[in-house]
Amino acid sequence: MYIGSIDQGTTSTRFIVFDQQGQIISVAQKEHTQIYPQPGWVEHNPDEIWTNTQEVIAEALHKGGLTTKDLAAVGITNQRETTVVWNKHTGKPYYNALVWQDTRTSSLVAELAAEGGADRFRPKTGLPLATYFSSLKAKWLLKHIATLEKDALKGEVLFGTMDTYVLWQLTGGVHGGQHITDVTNASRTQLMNLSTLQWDGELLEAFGIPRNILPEIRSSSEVYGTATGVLEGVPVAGILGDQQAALVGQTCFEPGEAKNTYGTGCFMLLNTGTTINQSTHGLITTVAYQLGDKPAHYALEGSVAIAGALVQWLRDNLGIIQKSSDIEELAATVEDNGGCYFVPAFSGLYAPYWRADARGVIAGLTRFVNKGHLGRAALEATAFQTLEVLEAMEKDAGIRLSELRVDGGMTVNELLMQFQADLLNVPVVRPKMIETTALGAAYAAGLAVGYWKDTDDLRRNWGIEKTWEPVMEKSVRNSLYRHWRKAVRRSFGWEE
Ligand SMILES: Nc1ncnc2c1ncn2[C@@H]1O[C@H](COP(=O)(O)OP(=O)(O)O)[C@@H](O)[C@H]1O
Ligand SMILES: O=P(O)(O)OC[C@H](O)CO
Repeated sequence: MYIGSIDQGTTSTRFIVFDQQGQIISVAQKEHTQIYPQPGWVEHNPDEIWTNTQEVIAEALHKGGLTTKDLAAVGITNQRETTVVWNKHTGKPYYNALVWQDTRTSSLVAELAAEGGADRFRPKTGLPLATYFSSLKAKWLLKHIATLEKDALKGEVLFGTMDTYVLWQLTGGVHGGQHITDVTNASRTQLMNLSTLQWDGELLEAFGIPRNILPEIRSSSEVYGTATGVLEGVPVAGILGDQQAALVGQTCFEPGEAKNTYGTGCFMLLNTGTTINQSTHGLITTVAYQLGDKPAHYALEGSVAIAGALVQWLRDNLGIIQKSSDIEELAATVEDNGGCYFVPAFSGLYAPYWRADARGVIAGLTRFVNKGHLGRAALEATAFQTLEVLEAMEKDAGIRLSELRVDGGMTVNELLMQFQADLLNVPVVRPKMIETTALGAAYAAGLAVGYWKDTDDLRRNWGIEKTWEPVMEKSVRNSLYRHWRKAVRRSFGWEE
């Protein structure tokens, strides 16, 4: 028997089948359309995502010569915060999903911050006011979509992050689909109280969200229901937001263990155990996981909005590379960044700045700079942002990381990994399995049905594939970082 994992990411949706050693048996993946109706707006079509989800499941099963009978359980992991509202009776979304990177709620952020400060909801939620989280996306939808508020009053509307939407569809949709989310995804809505792990009346009132549209909050590892359709009869037994799933997939179960995932964005999470550690250095506090009836673990998180997305931008918007992997060859045509720094504040800047008014900047341009330098600056941007997050994390948690565990699509890039080790001045460690996000959700599902016994069982599956040691001279590192910070300051205050 195996465990299936649905990974509904920002760029694509994958279905991966794992065995007991955490090895991949079969995989299928499909990208979905990124919809940009206006500057700063980012949407996904929920119908397209659900169609892709069914297709990748069918394809992976077919490729692996498997049937649903070979799966002991299935887990779901997902891009977090992305918000969809749909009609309970027709199953139709009222509007496209508002993606986490979408900045259309920036005026709502400013309004609420003017009333009580940007950190007014931090004590309860661990989150600053920002366009990033689901609360304001739901508020925007309720205000702008005709009939939504009226239908909500009639009890016809369901709200969900992508885990909830996929689970509802998978467990029958209009024919009795389960309306459930897990504690990790709920902690990104800014509507859940981190201590009680329940929706919070005061928060719902502040954001104007009717309670009856919200899903039930459950642990990350338990049987939520039985799948229908392409996964007919398989128990759905794990849900984790994708960054939390990567933490679990990397088996960071002890307080003080951390991982950094380089995907569309880049997200570092540090397990802080059962303690809610409020950041004073620009990080956020989030639920790491809750395994069945065990107490929830929390994490400090450094969220970076644009990492691999900048590589996609060079590919799709500038056309200077054909595919994402070409960036390494392009960056290797030059020895260094040639004085060029690229601050990809496309959605403002997240951690540690939380500046909704920032916009992208390319600094240090001279006639010397060519497309190789630009490619290099784009890669380096991810490493600089990671350094800023790591510094904040070490200050908040009062620790020094002795190495950084990494995963995600960008970690195949050797040039980036070496530069990252150089800049952090700590070794960067890539495990054998870099599909840790899907693996984490499989672990959550497998634990719930007894496929794996406990977290020690999972730890045995983790192993190092490669380590990059820092070799850069301190003076070079300091100069690079100084220039990066100068470039960051130039991105501030662009949006009025
Ligand atoms: N060789 C590479 N070098 C740098 N970035 C890459 C490379 N290959 C893929 N990427 C980037 O990695 C991201 C995809 O990683 P993935 O972990 O699949 O992301 P997600 O889970 O967010 O969909 C894309 O943004 C892509 O541009
Ligand atoms: O799709 P990813 O892997 O970039 O992850 C997106 C995050 O969950 C957003 O918070």
